[in-house]
Amino acid sequence: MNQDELKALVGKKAVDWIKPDMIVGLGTGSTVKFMVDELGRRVNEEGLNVIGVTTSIRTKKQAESLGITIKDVDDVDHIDLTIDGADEISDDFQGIKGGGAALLFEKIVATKSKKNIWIVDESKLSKNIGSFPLPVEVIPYGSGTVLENFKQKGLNPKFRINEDGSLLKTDSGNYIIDLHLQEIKQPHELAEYLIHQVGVVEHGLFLDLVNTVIVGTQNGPQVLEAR
Ligand SMILES: O=C[C@H](O)[C@H](O)[C@H](O)COP(=O)(O)O
Repeated sequence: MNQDELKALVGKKAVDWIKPDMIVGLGTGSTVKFMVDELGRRVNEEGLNVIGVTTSIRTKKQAESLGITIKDVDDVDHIDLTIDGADEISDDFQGIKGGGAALLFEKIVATKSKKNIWIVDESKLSKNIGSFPLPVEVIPYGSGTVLENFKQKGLNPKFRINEDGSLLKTDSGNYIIDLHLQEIKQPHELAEYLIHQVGVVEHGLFLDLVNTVIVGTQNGPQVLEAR
């Protein structure tokens, strides 16, 4: 199976965790896209009744086009379960997210959820996180100064750009600075530093949020539970 087929496998499998009448957080990305397609199928063909809370404009458009009922995160008093992708996951289930620039809404939805599940192909697992560049969402005003401060601290920052060379903007109109670190040995310390920098809106370290990961492997979907 190629990477897309592994993503499709876990995307489809993850819908088994969604029970009738749940309020479900719908993540963002190429793996989640398969999950939302399957959820749409079950809603339409099996009459599964759910409310979705989306984490990006992309996912909202897809879910609505499939007839899934969507509510704003502020219009629900809880979220039962969120299913999302991830860019890298360590042995102890700490993650990097935001490769698709949706980290801010994703973290808002994840922290409101009673349970979070990540769906990934096996290439996303590593002993320690950090080989995937860590996204940091910053407001445009003063973002050059934030980048300079990160440089001084040795964090190897780079603005994320579009194919045409312009700065990428998130759904909230912010920029992304990616930190090319190779390895993050102390994610909690780094998270604490980043969130306190003026101009930083959010970062892609998702720590202590997930205890179930569904991994697409050549032998089928494998469910990992935190010990
Ligand atoms: O900003 C995007 C999200 O954090 C995605 O969930 C993450 O990048 C994984 O995406 P994909 O399933 O496309 O690899």
